Amino acid sequence: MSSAKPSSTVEASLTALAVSLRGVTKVYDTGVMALGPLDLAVRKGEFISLLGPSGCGKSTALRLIAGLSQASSGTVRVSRHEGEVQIGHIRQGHGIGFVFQEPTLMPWSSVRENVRLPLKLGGIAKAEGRARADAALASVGLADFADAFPRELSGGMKMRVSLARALVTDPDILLMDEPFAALDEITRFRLNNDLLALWRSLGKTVIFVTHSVFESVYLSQRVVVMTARPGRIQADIRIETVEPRGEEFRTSAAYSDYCRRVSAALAPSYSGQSTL
Ligand SMILES: Nc1ncnc2c1ncn2[C@@H]1O[C@H](COP(=O)(O)OP(=O)(O)OP(=O)(O)O)[C@@H](O)[C@H]1O
Repeated sequence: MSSAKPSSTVEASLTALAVSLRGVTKVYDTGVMALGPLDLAVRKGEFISLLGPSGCGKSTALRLIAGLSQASSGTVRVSRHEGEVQIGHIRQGHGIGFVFQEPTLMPWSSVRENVRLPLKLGGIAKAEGRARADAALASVGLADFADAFPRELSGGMKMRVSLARALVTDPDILLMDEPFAALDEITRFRLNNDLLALWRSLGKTVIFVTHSVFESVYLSQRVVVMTARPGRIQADIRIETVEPRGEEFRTSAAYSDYCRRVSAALAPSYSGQSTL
């Protein structure tokens, strides 16, 4: 397996698998079967969304990929700097950035120190850590807020800090669990655009969990629709359009058509569920 880092361009890095799940199931100690069997392959540099009803196992799938939880059966393989590894045989989280729905910032620390935390935990010297934290903050448009404290930031800015903290270790794979769900629509649209620009420039693999059909179609190259629990793949829909995407795509007939297709694929996952 090559240990070469993906090139900075998205196209050049679509050569091999970043993540592969085969026959993966997850049964929690409570007896709840959350997932599977699930088969999913994500190419290096790809941006995919996982879409499905509440409780279908989307977060569970991300946690398995991150190595934060073990599959009950099947294999989870992740390709990183050092080559392909099977989850369970690696240090947790290595080579992976995770962005949660809540920004989970330390209120007593500055923005810079919040972003530096993963490097500090990894034993990176303070001066280097600060420089890398500042670079990550600049990449999300927060260069001027390094010395601010979380209480001084809006919800959207806090989420940018959370994104910078996930990027500061230069992970190959970015896992995002409904990161923009709590934000107002305009802020969400802005962050969608900024995330796409970052993805294009950094060439990372992104697996993005959302409940929003509109968001999934706008952002992703593939929308993977999951069934109700235990989550399996219901549909895998490729979104093809002129890149880079922007407001023109969001208001286009092609975008509406894709949203209709994805909604139709999602509908069976909700059958039998209360809509209240
Ligand atoms: N640690 C746990 N222990 C027991 N059950 C769990 C645990 N984590 C999740 N579950 C259950 O597994 C199922 C899948 O949960 P998960 O959070 O993965 O779904 P989800 O699709 O991400 O949901 P949502 O969209 O509401 O965030 C749910 O029924 C949930 O209650």
